[in-house]
Amino acid sequence: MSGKLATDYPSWAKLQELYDTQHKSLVLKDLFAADPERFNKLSKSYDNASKDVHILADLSKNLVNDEVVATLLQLAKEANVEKARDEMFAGKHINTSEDRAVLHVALRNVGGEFKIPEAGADEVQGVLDHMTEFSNKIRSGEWKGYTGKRIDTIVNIGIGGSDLGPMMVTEALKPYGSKDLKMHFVSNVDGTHIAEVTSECNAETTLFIVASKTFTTQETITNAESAREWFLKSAVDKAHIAKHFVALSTNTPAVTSFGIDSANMFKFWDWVGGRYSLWSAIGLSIMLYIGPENFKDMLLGAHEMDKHFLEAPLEDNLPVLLALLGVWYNDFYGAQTHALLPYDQYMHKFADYFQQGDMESNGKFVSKDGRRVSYQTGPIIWGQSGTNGQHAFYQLIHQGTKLIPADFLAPIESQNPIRNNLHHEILLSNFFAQPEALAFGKDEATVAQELGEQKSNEALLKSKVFEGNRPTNSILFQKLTPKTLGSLIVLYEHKIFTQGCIWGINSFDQMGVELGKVLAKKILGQLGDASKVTGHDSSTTGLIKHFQARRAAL
Ligand SMILES: O=P(O)(O)OC[C@H]1O[C@@H](O)[C@H](O)[C@@H](O)[C@@H]1O
Repeated sequence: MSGKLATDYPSWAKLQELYDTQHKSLVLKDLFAADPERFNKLSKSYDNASKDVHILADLSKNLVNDEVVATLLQLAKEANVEKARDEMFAGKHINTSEDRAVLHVALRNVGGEFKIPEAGADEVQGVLDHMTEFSNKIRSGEWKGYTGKRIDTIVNIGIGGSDLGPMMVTEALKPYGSKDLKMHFVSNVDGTHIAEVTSECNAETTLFIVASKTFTTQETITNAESAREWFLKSAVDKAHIAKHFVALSTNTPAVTSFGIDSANMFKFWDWVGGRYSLWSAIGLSIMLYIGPENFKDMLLGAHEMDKHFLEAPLEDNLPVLLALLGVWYNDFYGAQTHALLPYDQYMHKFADYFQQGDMESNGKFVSKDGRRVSYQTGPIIWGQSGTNGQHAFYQLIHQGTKLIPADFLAPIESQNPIRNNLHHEILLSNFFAQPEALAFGKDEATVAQELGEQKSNEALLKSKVFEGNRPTNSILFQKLTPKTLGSLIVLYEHKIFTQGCIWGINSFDQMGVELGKVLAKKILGQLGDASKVTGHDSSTTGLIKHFQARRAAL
């Protein structure tokens, strides 16, 4: 990494100048009118070698011209994105604050194609084999619970990266999931979460997966202890825990002291960041659900997108292009957020997943070498599946005062082509219509014509105008298969990497989550006794004491 700030690059100043002098003329209607080849020039296809993953990313509805695109690409060059990328793949300790390599790419290094020297990289296949063997036993019914019955319910207990990835993927790949397994995900320390889930479970047939990289996360350990207590109410004998609890972690001593047999621990390594860990043992719930073959396909799809990121020239490199367009809006147009809008019901957790993926990676105000940056870094990521969002928040995207760049994603083939694809055609009509409406809008003259007599009602007339010129990416993929999902996730992972590199920040630590945890621990020690409540501001003290008084009065 260069140790530079984004503002150190000559192209950064050039982009500012381009924004200042040209943004008023970057009008999609005019840009399309001036160049009939715009779609062909600015849409990029991705096909894997075996031709079973196809993605078309149409980037033409962005507020860019040739000069802006060229300058953005120049920025990627000046920021040494390619060098930084190669260093990540080579296992250099690019997570500088924690002195760690960043090697989620090693987890999907199918066929051992990349040579990665980091300790543990040679153990990846062994853990995958362990996961495969275990998954086969559960899925075939060979693994029995303490009363001899087969497992029919999986409860993954984890939070953050140990929850969001497995949950998002098991939802996304439901068509490939086992009909014999019911999947649950418990994350929140609110007792309601574990209580509601266990109320639907039978101790004799439930497997708990305790997923925690550190095995010290308060929420996960508390939920796991409660699950164990719930389980022992039925099973009584602690020896039965071995058949019903497994752990996914880097911390063997903590796993064994919890009472889980080390043979039932699936290991990973400190070079796997939590929000990049679904490819590791953290993906056990995914493998149990979709089976080892489909899991392998997902890894393969991921690996193929890794290769694209490594090998494609910058101007055709999808993660790089998405990243650069994001920087253009985030840093020059002042856009605060970025919406992810999948038109595929199975992807309804995709935006939630990338809230952590992106915001925990790039929500940083300090550069890698400790300087306060003077520009915006990570955007706020949000969104939900179409068409639901259209009936909720699209009003603001179309006519609000904020610029909201958005990615629209949709499959060409539906997994459920019911009624001769009627639903899918309606869905895709919306997928095509929304970016069109956002880009080209509806002007006052058209509205006036439509209103006829009523056009003299000025307020009504104005309220029906769509200014347009709202930028979008449209990403069409063939079908949401395990391979395609793997590729799509990696597309966004490397987008985040590229942006972090340009902004000069460390995308792989998460210091910002620590302070709240420390304060909560201190407060937990004071909650039981009003006389112990010290060391806070008057607001926090007042709130705690109010809670204590009301609780005491119960
Ligand atoms: O897997 P663990 O160690 O329990 O951590 C869970 C989550 O803990 C959070 O505190 C971190 O911010 C996340 O990055 C992490 O994914």
